[in-house]
Amino acid sequence: MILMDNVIREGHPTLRARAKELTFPLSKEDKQLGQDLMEFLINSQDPELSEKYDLRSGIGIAAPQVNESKRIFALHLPDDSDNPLSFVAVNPKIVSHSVEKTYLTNGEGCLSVDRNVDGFVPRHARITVKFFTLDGEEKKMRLKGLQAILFQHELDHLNGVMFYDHINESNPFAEVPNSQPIVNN
Ligand SMILES: CC(C)(C)[C@H](NC(=O)Nc1cc(F)cc(F)c1)C(=O)N(CC(=O)NO)CC1CCCC1
Ligand SMILES: [Zn+2]
Repeated sequence: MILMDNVIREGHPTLRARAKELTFPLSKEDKQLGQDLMEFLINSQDPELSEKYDLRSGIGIAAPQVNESKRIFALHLPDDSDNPLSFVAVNPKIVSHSVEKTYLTNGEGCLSVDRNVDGFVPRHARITVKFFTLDGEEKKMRLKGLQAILFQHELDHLNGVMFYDHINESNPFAEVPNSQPIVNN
C-alpha cells in the first residue's frame, strides 16, 4: 500500500517531468499502480486507517507523486459529498473547456507540498474530458466545480505543473476576470 513516505515532495525532479502515456493492454504493474493510487485515497479518507498509517486525507493523487512518471491519476470525492466522483484515469485529456474560470476561495494545497502557498489558482470552470479506464474503456465526461478543479490539478501533475505556478505573483488574491469562485472552508 502507498504511504506518505512514498509521496515525493516539491524539489524532486519527477514532479517537474512530463509523464509518459501508457499503452494498452496495461501491464500488470501499471494496473496495480492505478489500483494502489485509488486505495491510497480511500485509506486516507478512512478515520482509522489514516490515523493508523498517518495518511494526509487526499481527494486526488497522480502517479508522478509516487515517483512513477506515467499518465495515470486517481480521484476520489467522497460519496457523501454533494458531488461524488471516483475513478482512475489513464492518458487523460481535456478536449474542450469554458472561457469562464473558477477557483477555490481558500486556494489549493498539494500532497507533495508541505507548506501553505496562498493565492487564487484560476482554472477552467467547466471541462469536457476523455480518459481510459484500467480496463481500456474510453470515457468522456463533462465536469464543473470542485470536480473540474480536481481533474485539472491532477492533470497538471502529469505535465510537471504545480498549483502555485498558476497563482498571480504580483497579487496572489487578484480578481480573476470572468470567474465564478467556489467557497471552500
Ligand atoms: C492537499 C490536500 C489539502 C490534502 C487536498 N485536499 C483537498 O483539497 N480536500 C478538499 C478540498 C475541498 F475543496 C473540499 C473537500 F471536501 C476536500 C488534496 O487532496 N489535493 C490532492 C493533491 O494534492 N493531488 O495531487 C489537492 C487538491 C487541491 C485542489 C484539488 C485537489
Ligand atoms: Zn497535488
